[in-house]
Amino acid sequence: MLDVAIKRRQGSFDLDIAFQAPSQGVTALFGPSGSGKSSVINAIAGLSRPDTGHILLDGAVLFDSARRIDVPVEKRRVGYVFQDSRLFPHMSVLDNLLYGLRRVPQGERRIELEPVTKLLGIDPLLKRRPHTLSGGERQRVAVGRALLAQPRILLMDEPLASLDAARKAEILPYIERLRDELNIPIVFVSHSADEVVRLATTLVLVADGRVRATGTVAELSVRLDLDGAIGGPEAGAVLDTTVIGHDPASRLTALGFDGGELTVPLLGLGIGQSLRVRIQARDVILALEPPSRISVHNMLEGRIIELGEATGPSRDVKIDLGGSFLLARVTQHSVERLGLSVGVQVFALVKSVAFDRVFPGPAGKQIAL
Ligand SMILES: Nc1ncnc2c1ncn2[C@@H]1O[C@H](COP(=O)(O)OP(=O)(O)OP(=O)(O)O)[C@@H](O)[C@H]1O
Repeated sequence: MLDVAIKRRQGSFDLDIAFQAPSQGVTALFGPSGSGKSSVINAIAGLSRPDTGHILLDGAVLFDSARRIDVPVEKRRVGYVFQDSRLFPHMSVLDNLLYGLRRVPQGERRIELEPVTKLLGIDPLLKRRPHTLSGGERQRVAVGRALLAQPRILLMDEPLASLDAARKAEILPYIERLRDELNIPIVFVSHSADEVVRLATTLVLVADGRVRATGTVAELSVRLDLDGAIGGPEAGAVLDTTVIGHDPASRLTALGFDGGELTVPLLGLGIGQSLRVRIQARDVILALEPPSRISVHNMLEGRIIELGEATGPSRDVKIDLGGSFLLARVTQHSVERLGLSVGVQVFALVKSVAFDRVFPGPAGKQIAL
């Protein structure tokens, strides 16, 4: 587990951050520009020193002001990927990669060159110099160099920020593979909701130097008190689902999640594979009785547990599906007309489901049902 509780005054900015994150998966520090995200990972890396507090990684103390421990940067075994790749321009890709590896004694090497170049798809680039690479290729090499230094944790400070949409789309699957195939905790800084929804296991929402909320993406995506911090006008529930069946005759796939099932157009994924989906609040219609003879495939039964503040003419309604939650955006007029209030049983009709991955098979990114 990563355990961070630090305070630091920098100029007029006051950082006071505390969170814990599991050592598996990606912890995303998410918040607006200037909220203190980079300051947190600089402190974890040992590039800046907190005034007080502690930073522990799997029980090992990296910093503890009370015990006067401040492990120097080079001894922290932290991999750092910056916004700009910061490769050594005079070295080939291969030499950049080997730079970190050579500094680690043979016996301590768990991550070898070949699997890393394969994982990141950079085999064909090994002889090239950094200035001949695209931005996305450079970032993949920078990730490889950080990994080969055998880090206990990988810190990534907006590694996609300098890339255009096409380069981002190219590198995201590689970061997903790092998350899923390597057993190294990743702390990822981002101010893009799309990125964190796609990549994060744990989300730490940062604002004005403080932690506003910590939890899984699914938990925080349906929190009505966060004023749409994740997604804004496109707020919606994130559900972690599993592929439970295919019906090739009707060209449909069934996805199961805690509290229900969704039917989506046939996906080229194996049974049991996990799939994160997003259902935007504005794509959910509420009914008090199950309507008949309608085109919508997905109708989920649940109970209203919370109503958000009215924003303009509409309000977000949180529905407990029995293990998972959904948001529906309805008009204030509908709230009054249908008597929607806490405790009321409803049927949620889902108009479309968005996937954050592109699949083999016929599915697109956003699927209307
Ligand atoms: N060394 C420093 N001295 C004084 N102020 C600093 C220093 N480093 C950062 N700050 C200030 O601390 C605040 C937080 O900066 P930080 O870079 O951590 O934010 P961020 O959330 O990572 O922002 P961005 O997304 O723009 O990178 C900012 O107001 C910044 O100006």
